[in-house]
Amino acid sequence: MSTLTRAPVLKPFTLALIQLGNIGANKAANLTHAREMIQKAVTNHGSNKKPDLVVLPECFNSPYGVTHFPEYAERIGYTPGKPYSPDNSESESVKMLSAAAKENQTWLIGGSIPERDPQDDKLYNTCTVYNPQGDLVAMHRKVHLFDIDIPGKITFKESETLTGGTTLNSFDTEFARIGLGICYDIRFPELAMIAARRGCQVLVYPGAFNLTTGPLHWELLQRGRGTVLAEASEKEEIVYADIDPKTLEETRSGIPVTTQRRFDVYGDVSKM
Ligand SMILES: NC(=O)CC(=O)C(=O)O
Repeated sequence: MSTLTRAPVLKPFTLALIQLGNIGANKAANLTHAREMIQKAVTNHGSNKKPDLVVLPECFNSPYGVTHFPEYAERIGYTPGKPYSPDNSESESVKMLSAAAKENQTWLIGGSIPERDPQDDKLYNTCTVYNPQGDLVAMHRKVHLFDIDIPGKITFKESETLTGGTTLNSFDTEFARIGLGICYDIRFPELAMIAARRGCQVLVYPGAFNLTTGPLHWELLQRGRGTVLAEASEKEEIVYADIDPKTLEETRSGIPVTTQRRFDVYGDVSKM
């Protein structure tokens, strides 16, 4: 993770999660639609507060399939801590996301896109994050690739064209430290445990779960970490949630597993 300074104090904030309908073959149309949905999330929030953070889903600019990744991949070329200008980026998706964050004055987790590393040409499933000024402030490459083979049901091997990321990533806002993962990453508790021990109060996993292995666990995986406050239907939809720090404080003091771990018995995965 890039940020190992003291985490910001968790403050109340409003989250908007965008679920998109079918992603088509036309990348420009996918980008235009995603931008419209970001604007909609920020302006049509009904009785909720204007969202502080908007999140797009996994693979929002490309059909989700190993044969599509090489064709849709974009060079981002972002290195944490080095100067980076989204306006001059080679990536049309980065340019759009940066502009959308800026014009809507919101933090934006830009789901994920297929990315081509400019140095070694490898492909990744990559999430980029923007502050309300449109700066790209963090990036996460899906660490756990979705490779699965259940005979007669589903065979899918992201690793046929993608490489797994090798870093754990988070970023600080004025209301929270937020850890990042992408879809299948949520099934690996180590990533979440490490993020929590490094001060993240919030974890965000843009996802595009498949309908064979997904439904049994997507809600359960969320519930394992807290109450489910809002849930989308299977259609295109924006869901909102007001996050209250009191819930986190009360839960952590009521069930004090955070301070009762026995690292003398089983070691601390975040220090390995
Ligand atoms: N799409 C994924 O990365 C994961 C998934 O569909 C699942 O875990 O189920």
